[in-house]
Amino acid sequence: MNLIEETVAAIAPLDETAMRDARDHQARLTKPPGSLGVLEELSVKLAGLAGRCPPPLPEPAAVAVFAADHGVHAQGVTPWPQEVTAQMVANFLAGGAVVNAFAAQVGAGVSVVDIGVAADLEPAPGLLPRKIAHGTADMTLGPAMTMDETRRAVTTGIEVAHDLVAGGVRCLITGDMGIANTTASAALIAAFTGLPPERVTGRGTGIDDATHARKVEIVRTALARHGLPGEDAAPLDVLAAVGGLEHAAIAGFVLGAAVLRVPVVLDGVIAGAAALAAAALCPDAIGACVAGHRSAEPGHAAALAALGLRPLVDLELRLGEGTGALLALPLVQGSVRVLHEVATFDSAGVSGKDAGARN
Ligand SMILES: O=C(O)c1ccc[n+]([C@@H]2O[C@H](COP(=O)([O-])O)[C@@H](O)[C@H]2O)c1
Ligand SMILES: Cc1cc2nc[nH]c2cc1C
Repeated sequence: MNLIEETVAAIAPLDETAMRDARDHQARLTKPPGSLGVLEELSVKLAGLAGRCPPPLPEPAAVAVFAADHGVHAQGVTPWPQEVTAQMVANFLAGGAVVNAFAAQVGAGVSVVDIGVAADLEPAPGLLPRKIAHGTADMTLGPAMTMDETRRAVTTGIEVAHDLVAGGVRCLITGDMGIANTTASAALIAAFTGLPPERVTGRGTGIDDATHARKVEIVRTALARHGLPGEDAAPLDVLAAVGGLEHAAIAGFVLGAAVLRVPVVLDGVIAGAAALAAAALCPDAIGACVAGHRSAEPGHAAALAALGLRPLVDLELRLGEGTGALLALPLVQGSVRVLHEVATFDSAGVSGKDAGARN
């Protein structure tokens, strides 16, 4: 067995006992029951992931920004030149991007993974050189990746998760950079959910109506070429056909988080598409996933609905890089800190809800 199959086989469901303990504990804390809304179930999920209540605080946190280029760029699906992927990687490494500002704001580390940037990149502190290929092939003409490339990218994502956790990280955050990757995301989401291309294809970095209409047709053409959605299409075959190297790596990153029982906060539509692939490989992997935010891309809401995940933040962001997930990090950490630090009615001597009722 290799790392992908070993990882999938080792991922266990959420621990029901720890979840029950967390629900019971939430009910004893000095607040009206349910008053922390969505954050209560989030803390319960993280207890189930850790297998104990309270679960460890999800800190320190680190975002891994998986960067790659896309052959489908040649079809005119984005107004940005392909070299912006490498240029933005340099910007991340220099500390000048929004991901750097938001990571600093919430105290998260930033690692940039070259999983498939078209240009050759100079070594730099913070850059993990893991290039599998110089971008993908054009999915409208053939498979975007070979099966070997796909498997190596997924494996690399698992390994990056292991390396970060071995270095002490206790909350993983997905990030991505790849001009044209919203086209691959739309194709993956259509393939995994069965929704039509016009429902899941958005405007990415910003395109006019004519370009959007062409983008929808490009997604439709690619799906038809590869016989997707297909009832017995294996998840890795779907990734190879219409995915990107960063999608494959992020799918592996999610599997790695799940096997290590560490939460992974998902960013936008690219992470949503990748998480669908991870869930198709191993449904229990969703147990490690927290939807950081909902991006403005229509496919993202569709992906989150299919995954059964509720986004924590909804600010019409459509940047990627990990930015939306980083903004959600304090919510994730706060939900767990409540289980550690908030007094119970008993310990604080606060009267319970019906203690003063006459009958
Ligand atoms: O995170 C999102 O939901 C998101 C939505 C729109 C665009 N992006 C980012 O924009 C780039 C892809 O956009 P495009 O239009 O070139 O496909 C890529 O670098 C993504 O990180 C990201
Ligand atoms: C400038 C720029 C920054 C980005 N960050 C993530 N995707 C991006 C796309 C562009 C074009």
